[in-house]
Amino acid sequence: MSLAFTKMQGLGNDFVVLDGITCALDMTPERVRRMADRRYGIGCDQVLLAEPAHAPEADFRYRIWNADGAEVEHCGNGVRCMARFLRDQGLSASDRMTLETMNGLTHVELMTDDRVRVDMGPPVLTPSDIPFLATTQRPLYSLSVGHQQLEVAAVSMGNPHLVLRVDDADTAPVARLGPRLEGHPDFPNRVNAGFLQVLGRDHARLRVYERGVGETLACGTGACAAVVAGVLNDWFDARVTVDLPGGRLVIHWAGTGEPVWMTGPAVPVFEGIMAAGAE
Ligand SMILES: N[C@@H](CCC[C@H](N)C(=O)O)C(=O)O
Repeated sequence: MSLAFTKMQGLGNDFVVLDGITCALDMTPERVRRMADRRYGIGCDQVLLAEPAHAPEADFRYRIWNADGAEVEHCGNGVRCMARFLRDQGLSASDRMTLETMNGLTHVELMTDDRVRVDMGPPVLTPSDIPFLATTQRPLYSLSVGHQQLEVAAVSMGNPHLVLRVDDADTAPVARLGPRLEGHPDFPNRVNAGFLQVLGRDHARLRVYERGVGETLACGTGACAAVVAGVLNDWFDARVTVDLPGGRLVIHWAGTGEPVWMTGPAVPVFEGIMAAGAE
């Protein structure tokens, strides 16, 4: 059976977006890997699927798979693209939606340009809930990686992140350390690893080695986690412009108990049909 899809991107973090509302779709890890493959498939960092909501407060359910085929909890750039997809496809007539992810509700507002503003909810900092193997919660933890001791922050935005402050994002050892951090045994569910350069109290640069993908051009939950880490460590004020290789996000976090706000673009690229047999 052939399969209609929309290719979208948020700051170059790219997605195959599927409508599982008008037609139920059965996703398997193998199917996701085929779609995500940049030579044999469509190519993307994540596959996103819209489904009918389970929770009465939600308008839609939104599911996410990394390119390696694993289903994950959240995707910041993806949630903006999903909201735009739902409106562009006529599945929602509203500029405001509540989307249900694997472990919570996300409130989204489509703005008058390509941008989308998202209430990402409060960050999770309790180590066991990230999950991260530390006994007490701290703004920075010492992590052994080979012969190195790294000072990292650990934050969940629904999905697990660590944040390592670096002097220069351009020369940060993302390719060398990224895979070792992603699979670090102190993060039992693996982790997304952010390399954060602080430019000032309201400005940062960030590169992210994403769990299940590798380095991407941008990571929305990674930018939220980096700003949370920076506020907790008094590197940042509440509102921070985060420059990622693929472009800019504005993140706002007023502190403990408050939600993290993320504003950035969501852009459709093309629509297509995956041929029968290929999907
Ligand atoms: N690109 C995303 C994050 C996608 C999921 C992540 N790789 C994970 O495994 O948690 C974003 O924009 O947040």
